Amino acid sequence: MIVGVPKEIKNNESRVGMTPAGVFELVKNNHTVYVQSGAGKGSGFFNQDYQQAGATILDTIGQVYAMSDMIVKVKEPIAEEYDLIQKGQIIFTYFHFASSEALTKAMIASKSICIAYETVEDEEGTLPLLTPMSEVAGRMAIQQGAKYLEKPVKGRGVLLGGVPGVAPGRVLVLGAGTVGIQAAKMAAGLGAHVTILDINMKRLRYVNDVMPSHVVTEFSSEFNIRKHIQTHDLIIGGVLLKGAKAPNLITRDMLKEMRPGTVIVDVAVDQGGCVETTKATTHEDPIYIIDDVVHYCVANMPGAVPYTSTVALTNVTLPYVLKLANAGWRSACNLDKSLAKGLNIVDGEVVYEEITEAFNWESVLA
Ligand SMILES: NC(=O)C1=CN([C@@H]2O[C@H](COP(=O)(O)OP(=O)(O)OC[C@H]3O[C@@H](n4cnc5c(N)ncnc54)[C@H](O)[C@@H]3O)[C@@H](O)[C@H]2O)C=CC1
Ligand SMILES: CC(=O)C(=O)O
Ligand SMILES: [Mg+2]
Repeated sequence: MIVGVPKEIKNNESRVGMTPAGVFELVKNNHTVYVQSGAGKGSGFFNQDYQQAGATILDTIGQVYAMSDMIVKVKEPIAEEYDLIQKGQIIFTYFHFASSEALTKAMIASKSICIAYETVEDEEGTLPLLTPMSEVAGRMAIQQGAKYLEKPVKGRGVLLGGVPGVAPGRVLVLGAGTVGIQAAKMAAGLGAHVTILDINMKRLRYVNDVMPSHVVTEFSSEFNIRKHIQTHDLIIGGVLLKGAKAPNLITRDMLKEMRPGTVIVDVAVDQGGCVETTKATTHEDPIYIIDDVVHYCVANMPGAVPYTSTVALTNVTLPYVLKLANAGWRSACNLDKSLAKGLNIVDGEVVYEEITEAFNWESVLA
């Protein structure tokens, strides 16, 4: 198979879909790999590294799309890429369709095979291709939150760890999944008081077992959320309903109940966000303020730490890339049920129900 790796063109996205180590494995399996010139530079991988691993470097993104059977990337295609995608071409990347009707319609029109990293699901129900980036984003959420709590950027002026004689800051984490647990761990490490909410008691039991006593678990309910937003300095949105639009756990009216300078880091923005006032931002312009509440809603947080993120991502995607290249998408998905869960749009048809539900479209699924 011919596999193409374009350069990411989303704002400040410096990750790349494949490392030279990935190229080496594909070439060893008799595949051809085209890498766009400079695609890996932001992650510390240069054209020469890819060439030594066996790739051919192409000058333009147009050439990579035109010459490849499968495109392996990181973020969803953005508008400039829509027309480059070909009928029958496999696009293996994060899509987060439920948060963008425009992207969904464009991929339907392209008649390509869209396999979404974020819905590949193993037998235990976990999401192996989302997990490493959620680990990165969960940890980063506290770094970013701590920064935006500073007064010069309109935060409350609270130091998360406190100092002797002054109580530490308070962090409210919505969702005790991968993002939530990593965020809680980082915040606890800084000495902050942490409250973490989930509707899944198994997750709360686990957190309760492994976290120190200044991380407190509570069941997620509107009542508890309304209570806690009044007394917490930093709120992390880390909920997920697989493939679906995130639930709005914090509604617009609730912002008035928060203290001025409270910071919300809505990591769940890529699935539409769990805060009614969330709208996606970029690393270039990451925050906005509504009712004195600072909103940080960057949809590609791991893109800011590409040295860590590219390797973490490609560690988990490569086995699936190899399966797709070796067997073709139909056989690979027949043989591997986890990979089959990644199929979102196939030849113009949405095959993942939560996407049609997100837009109130009539389901095309049997
Ligand atoms: N902005 C960014 O750059 C990034 C965003 N993400 C996003 O972060 C979100 C979370 O991802 P993961 O932690 O991997 O998901 P996960 O599936 O590991 O955890 C989600 C948790 O939310 C809980 N949940 C569901 N409904 C809830 C409710 N009403 N109240 C409280 N908890 C609830 C679930 O029980 C689960 O424990 C996803 O939307 C993911 O795409 C992940 C990486 C990067
Ligand atoms: C998961 C995701 O959207 C990201 O890593 O950017
Ligand atoms: Mg994202």
